[in-house]
Amino acid sequence: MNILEARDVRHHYGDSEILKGITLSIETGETVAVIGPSGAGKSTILRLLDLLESPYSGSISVGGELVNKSNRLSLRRKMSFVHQKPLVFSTSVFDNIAQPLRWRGADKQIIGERVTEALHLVNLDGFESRQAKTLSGGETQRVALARALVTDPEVMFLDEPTANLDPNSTTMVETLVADIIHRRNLTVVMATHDLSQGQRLADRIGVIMKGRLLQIGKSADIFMAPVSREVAEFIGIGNILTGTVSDNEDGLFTAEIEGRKLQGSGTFENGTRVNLFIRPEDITIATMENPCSSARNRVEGSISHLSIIGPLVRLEIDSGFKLLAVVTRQSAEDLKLAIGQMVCASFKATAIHAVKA
Ligand SMILES: Nc1ncnc2c1ncn2[C@@H]1O[C@H](COP(=O)(O)OP(=O)(O)OP(=O)(O)O)[C@@H](O)[C@H]1O
Repeated sequence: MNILEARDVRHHYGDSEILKGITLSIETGETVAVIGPSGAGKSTILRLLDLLESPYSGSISVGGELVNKSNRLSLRRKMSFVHQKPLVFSTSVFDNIAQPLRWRGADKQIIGERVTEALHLVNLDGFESRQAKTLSGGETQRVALARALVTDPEVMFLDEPTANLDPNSTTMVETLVADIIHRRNLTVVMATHDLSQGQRLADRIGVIMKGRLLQIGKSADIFMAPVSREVAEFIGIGNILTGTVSDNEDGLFTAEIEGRKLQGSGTFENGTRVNLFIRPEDITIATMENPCSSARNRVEGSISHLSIIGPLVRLEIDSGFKLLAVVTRQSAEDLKLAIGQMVCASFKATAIHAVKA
């Protein structure tokens, strides 16, 4: 069942249209990450789904109920929001976490039990009497999480939950979030500009750019088959080539790029301009002395750039167009790769994902 549904949601601030018709359904128990560059509208869609603001047009439903003025407050109580820069009050950790329950008029004993339970969930047992303002960034984020969880929400929104944290605190908060999602069977909607965080935590990823939801799906779908050049560029696909389809046979198309022919799986009408996306890790490199692999696509060119990235070496090959490939450092040494050297880059037809340009 869909716990949240947005239909053709549009939103303005002043004269600027920030969201341009977002339609989105989120199932109960699902974790969805909204990714996109800064200013794309990620926080805005979260605030609208959390009913903190009303859309300029379009509709939002929660648990199948269309949101209106009279049910807004009761529906909001099913949800909680963790802000990008969590605000803590100048009181104890206990009081900070207890606040949403006090606003709801909960009795003292329940508040005590719930706060203890929430602190345990975020591994801050015993922190009740600490002054919230004296906590580290990671601890503050965990207090914000505990405050969001203390009301036992059905849906939790996380806006860039680790944006201001160091790598260790980021890992710790991510591990906690994953554990909480699992234990509480929560529905989570998070905004992040960190693609890999989306991959680590979410069941589905939605890519939002300039106020439009360009693609939503499992992370493998987004990463292996971006729907457009914009999405491919944002997720950093590595190789984006543009060519013209000149032939189709047995489910394979041939596209011509700078006088070279590449074959990919799929069918396009002859003459169609296509964008071809090829991941650098799907390309195999051989030196000219060795036989190039039997893969369908073989491109010869000279190495124009070499850079070491951790255990890998990234090569730029100039073959009339630029092709990026990666090999292990060991392979780069074994093949004695050097700038100016001619190599053969090969890749399968299935390594090309093509969309109309
Ligand atoms: N209250 C507001 N008044 C005016 N403009 C706003 C307001 N809130 C957001 N905006 C503008 O709306 C656009 C989208 O903002 P939003 O915060 O949703 O983007 P975002 O994708 O979350 O960005 P970031 O990753 O930088 O947080 C931005 O241009 C922002 O300046």
